[in-house]
Amino acid sequence: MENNQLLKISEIEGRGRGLVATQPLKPGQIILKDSPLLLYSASVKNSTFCSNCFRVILQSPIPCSWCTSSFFCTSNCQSIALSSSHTPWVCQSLTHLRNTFSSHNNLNVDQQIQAFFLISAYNLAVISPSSFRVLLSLQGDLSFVSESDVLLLHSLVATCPSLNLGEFGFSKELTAALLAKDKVNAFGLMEPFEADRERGVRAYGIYPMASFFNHDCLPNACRFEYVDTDVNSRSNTDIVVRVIHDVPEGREICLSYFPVNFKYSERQQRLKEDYGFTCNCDRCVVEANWSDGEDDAMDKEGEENEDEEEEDEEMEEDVDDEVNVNGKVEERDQDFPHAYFFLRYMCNRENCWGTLAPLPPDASLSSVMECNVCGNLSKSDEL
Ligand SMILES: C[S@@+](CC[C@H](N)C(=O)[O-])C[C@H]1O[C@@H](n2cnc3c(N)ncnc32)[C@H](O)[C@@H]1O
Repeated sequence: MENNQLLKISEIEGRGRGLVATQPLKPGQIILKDSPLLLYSASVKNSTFCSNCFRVILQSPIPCSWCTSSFFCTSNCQSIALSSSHTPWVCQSLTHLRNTFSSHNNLNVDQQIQAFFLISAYNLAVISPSSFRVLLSLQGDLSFVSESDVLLLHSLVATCPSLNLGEFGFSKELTAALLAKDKVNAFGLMEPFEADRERGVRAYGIYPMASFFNHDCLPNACRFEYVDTDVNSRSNTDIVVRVIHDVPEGREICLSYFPVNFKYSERQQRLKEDYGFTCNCDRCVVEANWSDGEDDAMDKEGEENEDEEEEDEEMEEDVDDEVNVNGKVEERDQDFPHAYFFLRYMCNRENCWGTLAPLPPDASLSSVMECNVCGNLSKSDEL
């Protein structure tokens, strides 16, 4: 991990551990580049992504020499995978699992993907015990994984070729603990953006430092991934986190765990079901008081836009004044104080809903905003 001097892990009341800025941060500043502890495929069918680096395979895929379901983009990726993500044990286990999936239809797709995670995690215990210990140190709440899933998945993995796990041992308790870590810490590496198609996940990854970011519905940082770029690099699956606007020293840095356009009720439901907490961030506190019919910030934004067009010039000045050093909007409009966030930091490309962050401040194009979903670049003064 690079740049870790910008962040420190702190205990945050009511949130467990979180990441706090150790110095004032500038808009666009890169605060974290984090490499995955492990990655696993999000596809139960043969995918168009390299089984090692998860890039889109543009030329003829190189099949694994032993199994029929893994493909690599280059012979270099194949040989890297042989000693890391696709060891002979992983290869045999995935083949076994896929055969089992096709002969038993009692596993849904989510459970099949969780089985891939377990193979990847148990493999990590063997190839890098220190990384496996880091995985075990991440947050995970056992009450979040169903006992029946644990039993089903554990018994399934138990039928894979045996593996010497040394100090860790293979047990139902360990399987349960791993599934609990995966549940709240996995980041999806997304498929390329296409406006007319829902964007799927190509792979999931667990990142040692990024796992400490807590959630806020109006985040002050967002993550970028550049899986398909950097063809000669092994760091294409790194997560890059950039600050959206000025952040003072001591402020917690939060990401949004999903696109910022989600409605209040959807956000609360998702956070409760998937992460086990009720969000009481500034935005939720405001939106909790809205009546059911006006539960959508996007509708509000539309209303705001109409009003704002009339006061355009004045607004431009106000807006800058209103966003203080904490990145908070002063309450110009009690009803919808966070309208500014949507106007300035949400991508307006159709069906994108990505978050915009300026390019890093040391880049020559620092007034350019980059979308973390579609990758679109726009001049901030055009917004
Ligand atoms: C990816 S972890 C973040 C780091 C975690 N707080 C820790 O101590 O390691 C996600 C978990 O953090 C907690 N969390 C994240 N954002 C929160 C928030 N806004 N309010 C309360 N808890 C939050 C929830 O328990 C959630 O399941």
